[in-house]
Amino acid sequence: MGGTFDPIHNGHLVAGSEVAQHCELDEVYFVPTGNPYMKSGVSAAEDRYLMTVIATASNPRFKVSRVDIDRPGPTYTIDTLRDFREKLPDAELFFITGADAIAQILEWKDAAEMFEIAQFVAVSRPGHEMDLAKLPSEHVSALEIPALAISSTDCRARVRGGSQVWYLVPDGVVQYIAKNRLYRPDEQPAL
Ligand SMILES: Nc1ncnc2c1ncn2[C@@H]1O[C@H](COP(=O)(O)OP(=O)(O)OP(=O)(O)O)[C@@H](O)[C@H]1O
Ligand SMILES: O=C(O)c1ccc[n+]([C@@H]2O[C@H](COP(=O)([O-])O)[C@@H](O)[C@H]2O)c1
Repeated sequence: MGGTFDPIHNGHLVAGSEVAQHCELDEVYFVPTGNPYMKSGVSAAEDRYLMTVIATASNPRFKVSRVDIDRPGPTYTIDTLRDFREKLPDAELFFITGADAIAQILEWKDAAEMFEIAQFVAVSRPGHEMDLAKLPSEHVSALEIPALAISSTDCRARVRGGSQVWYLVPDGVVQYIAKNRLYRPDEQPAL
């Protein structure tokens, strides 16, 4: 599952867990973006990576990959998939997205080749229609998951406004955000 994870929240974790169960996956790799070229003002990659490690630590099936963070230049999923294909040549690969992300997928770089490397699983997300009509049905499937109306944008806004994010993100991520003073433009980052 690729994402900017700024911060990772329980919607991401439920998506990974539900797809793992439904598709009988051995492992779910969370892959934080290095340079998400469609987003601006994103937090440092190492902070997003560390929050992802903290959030996934307790689940033995969950792993975190640095491939997108360690690759220079804009992050394209085609490169993520090529890297995974090279590292795991015999694995059946699935790429997990939300209903909002799948709606844009035909605009992603080398979309046709992406479909040849991995099966795409689009999970439901509150506030977003699942529309797969234009996508190749043999490569893309939809999965209804328990609705969690959580977004990283809302988590950041809450922290900025002094509201709590307990139970929207894992406890360790709440603590990481506070300790490192993330999402508070008026505060200096910790040394
Ligand atoms: N609550 C959710 N339910 C289902 N899927 C989700 C949810 N939140 C995010 N996703 C999916 O997880 C992937 C990574 O999302 P991302 O890291 O951009 O989080 P986000 O909450 O959408 O962030 P932002 O609000 O900053 O845009 C995307 O495919 C997105 O559709
Ligand atoms: O490959 C692309 O062109 C592309 C364009 C936009 C998003 N993506 C991927 O989609 C995933 C979710 O991205 P985002 O920006 O919604 O956090 C993440 O793995 C991104 O690298 C990929």
